[in-house]
Amino acid sequence: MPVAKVIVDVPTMQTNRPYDYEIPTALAESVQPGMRVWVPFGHRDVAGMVVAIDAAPTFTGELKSISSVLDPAPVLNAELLALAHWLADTTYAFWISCIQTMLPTMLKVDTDKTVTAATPAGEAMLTAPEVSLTAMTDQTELAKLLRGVASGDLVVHYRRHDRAKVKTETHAVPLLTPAEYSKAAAALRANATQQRALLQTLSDWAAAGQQPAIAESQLPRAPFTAAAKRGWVRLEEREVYRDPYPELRGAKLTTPLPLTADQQPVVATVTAAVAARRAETFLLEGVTGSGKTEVYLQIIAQAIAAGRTALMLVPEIALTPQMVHRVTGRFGRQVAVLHSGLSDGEKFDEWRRIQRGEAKIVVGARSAAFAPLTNIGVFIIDEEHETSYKQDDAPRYHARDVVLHRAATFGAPVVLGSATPSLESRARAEKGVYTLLRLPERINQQPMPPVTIIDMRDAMKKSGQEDFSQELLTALQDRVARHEQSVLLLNRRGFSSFVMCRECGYVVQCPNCDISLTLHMDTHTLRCHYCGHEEPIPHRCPSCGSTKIRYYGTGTQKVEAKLNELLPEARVLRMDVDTTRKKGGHAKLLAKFGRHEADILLGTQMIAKGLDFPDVTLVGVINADTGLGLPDFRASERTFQLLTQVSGRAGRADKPGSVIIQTFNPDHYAITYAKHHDYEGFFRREMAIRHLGHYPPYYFTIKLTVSHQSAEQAAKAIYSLAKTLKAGLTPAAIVLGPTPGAIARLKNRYYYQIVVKYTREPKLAATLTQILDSTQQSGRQGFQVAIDREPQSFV
Ligand SMILES: Nc1ncnc2c1ncn2[C@@H]1O[C@H](COP(=O)(O)OP(=O)(O)OP(=O)(O)O)[C@@H](O)[C@H]1O
Ligand SMILES: [Zn+2]
Ligand SMILES: [Zn+2]
Repeated sequence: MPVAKVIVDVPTMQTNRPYDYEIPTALAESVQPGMRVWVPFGHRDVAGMVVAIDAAPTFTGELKSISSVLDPAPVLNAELLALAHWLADTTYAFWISCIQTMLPTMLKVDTDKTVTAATPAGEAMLTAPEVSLTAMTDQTELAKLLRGVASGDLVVHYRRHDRAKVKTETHAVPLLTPAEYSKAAAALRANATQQRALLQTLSDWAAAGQQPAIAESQLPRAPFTAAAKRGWVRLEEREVYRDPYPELRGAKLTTPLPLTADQQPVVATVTAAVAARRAETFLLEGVTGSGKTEVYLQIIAQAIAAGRTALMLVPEIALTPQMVHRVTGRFGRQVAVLHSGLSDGEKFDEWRRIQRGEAKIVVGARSAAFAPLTNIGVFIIDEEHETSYKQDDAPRYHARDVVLHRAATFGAPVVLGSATPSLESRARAEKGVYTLLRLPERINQQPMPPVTIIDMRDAMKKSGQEDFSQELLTALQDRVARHEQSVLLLNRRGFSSFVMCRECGYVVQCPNCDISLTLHMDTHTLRCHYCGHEEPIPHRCPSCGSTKIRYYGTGTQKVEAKLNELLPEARVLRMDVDTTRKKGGHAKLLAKFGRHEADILLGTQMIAKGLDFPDVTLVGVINADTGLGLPDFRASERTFQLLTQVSGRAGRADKPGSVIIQTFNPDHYAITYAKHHDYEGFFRREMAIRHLGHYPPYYFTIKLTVSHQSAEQAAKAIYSLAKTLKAGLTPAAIVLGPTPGAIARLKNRYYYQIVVKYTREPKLAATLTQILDSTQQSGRQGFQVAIDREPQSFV
């Protein structure tokens, strides 16, 4: 007797495996792996995913039977089912959580809990025969109902609630011939003008073989309903897709540009790997403005021409509308776009267009790595160094790893592109694991824009201004006068989270870890998140003795106001979380800037990458340092990347550009290498530092976090966990901590963490699984354990 192996939607460690279910005879033909089902589990019904059909059960007890099937066809194919399993194993996440991450939100099944009366006392408690517990917002009312359940006067029911909603339109299908329509019209009463008009329309449609949507016919719906009753027309509900970019419909497609001598071999090399079905990973290191995007587009075009599909990831795409437009502008409706800015309905429809093979190219943010494309010929990850490719919550996956895994399955090359590759990727290229391809020059032989570093320690004294040096102000004024545009970056990374001396640029560091200490305002202390070292906030700078040591930061609004005061003639566009909250707000601001309706685009990190505006000739960085002070070994890398990316916005077309960077640390290597646009130099210097500090890419890292409502319980648990962990590791592994989490208390839970640095640990995976298993037992006592491989943030 064949059985279905089902992963149930109960995310706990004990249930993190397939359960055997009998397939009812009536459903024997229809149940397939990759379908969502509704199954009895414990005392209720839950949703689940069929991961396999086996010939016989492994479970020896009495089998329960599948209650119903939720999908007419599998929503996950074999490749994606296997991917979910792999993902669960490598991220230490629940299988069901991985499956859900891969599906659009609309395919999530909710359970509605309702109650009905079991006794007359129960009846008295209810306002209707069946009352929803799930939808109950009134806390006292809910408490009353729960008491009724406890006393046995009310019974709980679990009902499924599938969110998947397909949008439809009503189409009119003419059923008669034009001759028959004239006959029907002749038989009408003389005053039936509306019906006569409708018959004429139907007759025209019949003659032209059209079955249009009623909504598009501009006619009222009522006469159609009447006509359908008389057998003149059939009304048919047809599925339509919600189109997230209607404005792109019908636009003329762009044509490929003739490739430059640098671009041509890059396209040829990758295309050869596509043709050979070779899962080779290429690192495309191309300076800003070197034409990487055109390279991607032409590689994709060749993969499509060869009958295959293409998957392209971009960082938080909602933030890079220019990129979406460049891809959809070249390939039109063959492209499906997936990102967090779309509504659930739009996402669902784009996902279905991919699944049905109607969209052959996918552009999307992180989770698009799971797009249900088949026959993928090439994978592209743009700005591969971006941290948004790593998911912070379970499953804690990196989109790059997912892509590399899928590429191996499909036998397809991967292109990782960036002007500032992550150290990890660049180091792999060094070792020959990845193939390095380079675009060392800008298009049209434009030079990289010259960068001037302004030492704010002096500038502040001179101008008495903390945000603007005289040089930057003059340069801005100059652009306004010349009708050229400027981009101004206000670095918000690490905003106010560390202490810096405004006299000498000194940042308080941990005596043990060479990492800046983090400011904790609740306890008025500075703390090291690696080793736990703690000290009071200094009143005097330990380096120069100045009293101007304080936490550091500045807000976009404040800078905007200052700018309006100092340069009243300049039109300023502010771009930050506040001004881009509305859907499409980001794209609108950029379009405005593109139309020259502003002289200065002032913004946070979101303006640093991807923008390609020909009239931008000045880039200013107000505060280069904030990110440098962060207690993170990647602080220098991130700062270098940000400065290089933002500098790259200047002088991309025929007008030469220049860059002004204000800093309190003019001699810091992250700043000096950025000044010289010297990625390779930075890479070598930073690698040496990582080597000394035993940090990635020389070491792997993993972070374990324990939380509990009681600080004492959480602390106890982390120490016992540390013991288990150390027992499973070789002496070569470096265990940092336990230490309190960066935000030691969050939503009334206390967090403690351990970071492990290691190179080769054969027993690590087994030890971690054991830790997860054992904490699951204590799960009832309110513990939560999170395992994060290669965390992007240590705070
Ligand atoms: N072969 C080509 N011929 C002419 N112009 C080109 C060519 N390739 C690219 N360009 C143009 O050069 C400009 C810069 O290219 P693109 O934006 O692709 O660079 P990029 O390397 O992706 O830059 P960044 O990393 O800074 O985003 C664009 O305006 C693009 O249209
Ligand atoms: Zn420390
Ligand atoms: Zn000082």
